[in-house]
Amino acid sequence: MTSGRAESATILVVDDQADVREAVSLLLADEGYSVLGAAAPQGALALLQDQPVALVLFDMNYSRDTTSGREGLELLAVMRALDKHRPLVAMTAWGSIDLAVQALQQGAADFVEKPWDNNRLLTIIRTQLERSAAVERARRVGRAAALERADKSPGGIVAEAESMRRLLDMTRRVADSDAPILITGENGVGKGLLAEQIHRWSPVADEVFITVNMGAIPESLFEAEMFGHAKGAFTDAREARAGRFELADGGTLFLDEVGNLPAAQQAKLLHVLETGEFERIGETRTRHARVRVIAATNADLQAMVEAGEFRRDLYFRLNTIELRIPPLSERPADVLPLAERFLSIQNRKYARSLAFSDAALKALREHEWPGNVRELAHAVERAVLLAGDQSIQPEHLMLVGQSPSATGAQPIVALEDLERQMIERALNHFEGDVLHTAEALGLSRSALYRRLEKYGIKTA
Ligand SMILES: Nc1ncnc2c1ncn2[C@@H]1O[C@H](COP(=O)(O)OP(=O)(O)OP(=O)(O)O)[C@@H](O)[C@H]1O
Repeated sequence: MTSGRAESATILVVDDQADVREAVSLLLADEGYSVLGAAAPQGALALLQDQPVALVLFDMNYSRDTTSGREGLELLAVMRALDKHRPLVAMTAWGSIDLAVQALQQGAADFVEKPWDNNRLLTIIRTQLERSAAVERARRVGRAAALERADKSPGGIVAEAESMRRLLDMTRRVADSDAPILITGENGVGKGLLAEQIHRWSPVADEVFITVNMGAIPESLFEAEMFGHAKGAFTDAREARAGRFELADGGTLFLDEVGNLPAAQQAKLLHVLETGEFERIGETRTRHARVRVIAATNADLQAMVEAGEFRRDLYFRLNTIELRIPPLSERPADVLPLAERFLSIQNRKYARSLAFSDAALKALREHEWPGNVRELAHAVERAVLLAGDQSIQPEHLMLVGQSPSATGAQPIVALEDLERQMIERALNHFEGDVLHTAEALGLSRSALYRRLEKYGIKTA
């Protein structure tokens, strides 16, 4: 079984004909779904208000003397108002394709014609449940991340430097349009954070924010990942799956590391950005998605275009608006406010109340930050773990290339000792929980185990 197939999902079947309700209920119950039935829109709406219904299959006509579908469309509108993310599948009389199109235009997820084909009906239901589960997962992740961020950084993005303030002003203005935005800047300057901020300031802030790391998708999986696939489209395709493009429908699609996209994929991406149209692998039906696109790169795309490595037309498509985040070394006014922000986050996380010593503040100011804000965030977290109960000293920050003067009068400690101490402290803090310790130290579990062995540290 795959995650999309919620075996016990509850499906509501709304049809005035008892034999239709019965036949569909039997079919769905056989597949392991829980089924509820309603003979009329009023009954359906009452059920929707007190049952956890995952999908609704509803007829378009309830008064037998009419084929207008008016009642079905009204029911559709109310169900959408109750929950715009729940998949609603219309049932239409055979040949009334206009009505089906109207239902789709007004928000139905799909339709089946009566008399229905059992396999087609089951495929539609499975696909829709899978899609809504994936969207719900993405929304949950987005919500959790937003909550975590709101908790961690009450003021959002730190922007004390004049250049960052101007950038945020500009961002707020352009977030309102649906023009594609390209964010450029070195690794760790905050491109991902800015992309999320654009989404939050955009008219689609309540919709999904889907990220695709273009550098992380193997070339052979690009299309499946982006556009989805039908069941059986290739060996591992045991279930139909929606791609990222489809999942982002109505919301924002964030294409991270877009400069890493190989040429063949650039052409496919351009096509879908231009038309909004795509096909899942193994399907002939063309699907449509409306997405707001934000791309990011640390590469010099213009130079890549000149060198023939990046398509000029795709570049122009992506960079209607370009936002460049300056490296941290160009905005020294941000360093200490960022450090204080990260310190208050880590103090809360590890239940400490540490402060930077004057020498540590000096070291922070003097460091060049080649790894930008991410390097700063990691340095502060490490320092909190290393500092014990004293205030934070320069050597706790473990800044690579730190000038000797910045370490003040503190004795120089061998890196290995620092590493061992840090691991011991983190293990203590997490009461021997290796997974949490590894996460906090930014190590994989196996990398942590290797170090435990190296230093002869025993876990409980
Ligand atoms: N101005 C800022 N205020 C607060 N936190 C920031 C700021 N800029 C970056 N950060 C934090 O620094 C870390 C790195 O930022 P982010 O991942 O957005 O960088 P990036 O440019 O997308 O990196 P990469 O190019 O490596 O993907 C994140 O934890 C982010 O929350």
